Amino acid sequence: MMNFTQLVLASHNAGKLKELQAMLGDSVQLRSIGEFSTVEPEETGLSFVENAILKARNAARISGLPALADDSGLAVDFLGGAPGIYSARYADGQGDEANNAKLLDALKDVPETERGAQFVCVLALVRHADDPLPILCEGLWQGRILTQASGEHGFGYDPLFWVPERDCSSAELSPGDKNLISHRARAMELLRLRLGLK
Ligand SMILES: O=P(O)(O)OP(=O)(O)OP(=O)(O)OC[C@H]1O[C@@H](n2cnc3c(O)ncnc32)[C@H](O)[C@@H]1O
Ligand SMILES: [Mg+2]
Repeated sequence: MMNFTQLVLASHNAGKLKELQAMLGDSVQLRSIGEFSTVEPEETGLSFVENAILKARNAARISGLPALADDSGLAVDFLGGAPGIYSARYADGQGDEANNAKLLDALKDVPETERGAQFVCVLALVRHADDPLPILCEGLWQGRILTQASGEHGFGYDPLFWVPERDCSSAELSPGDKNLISHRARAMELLRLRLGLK
């Protein structure tokens, strides 16, 4: 078992920080990499795993603290898994709203039965920048892409992601409810087990 009271979160995404800190509770203090640097590393990996490790190593190097990274995204069946690892940059870096508009357009006229999608989350934890044995945990969340945005909570593609078990979009879930069932919650559950956290 490893003991961490402080971790740096290798993410510039405020939505992730909020969700992950809420899931971890008081046992671990997550510090944002934004406290140490405003420069975002280039995500050059070809997989969620590679990008998560790359971000974690970079944050550990900059902060001198053990680092947790989250690489996540939305894989849409009809698009062969796109935008996938490119989810944040789907509309060439123009942000969440542009990403959502581009996705709706790509699925224009696609019937409900072919609009299946998964949110994917990989968490990587490194004890230090050159850690030869990163801890990796993944979580998937199955849903469908709606034909229009709905809901105000969350971030990213949440307004377009229909959650079958709750019959609403993931942006219509309260933050607490999303944190019980999301891809990130599933990955975090595995990480807690690995770390021996209650
Ligand atoms: O790399 P960092 O700094 O952590 O922040 P980022 O936003 O660039 O994060 P990613 O590279 O992992 O890209 C993930 C994208 O996938 C989407 N995404 C991931 N998890 C999501 C969630 O829980 N709800 C909605 N969209 C999500 C969202 O658009 C994110 O920007
Ligand atoms: Mg990113």
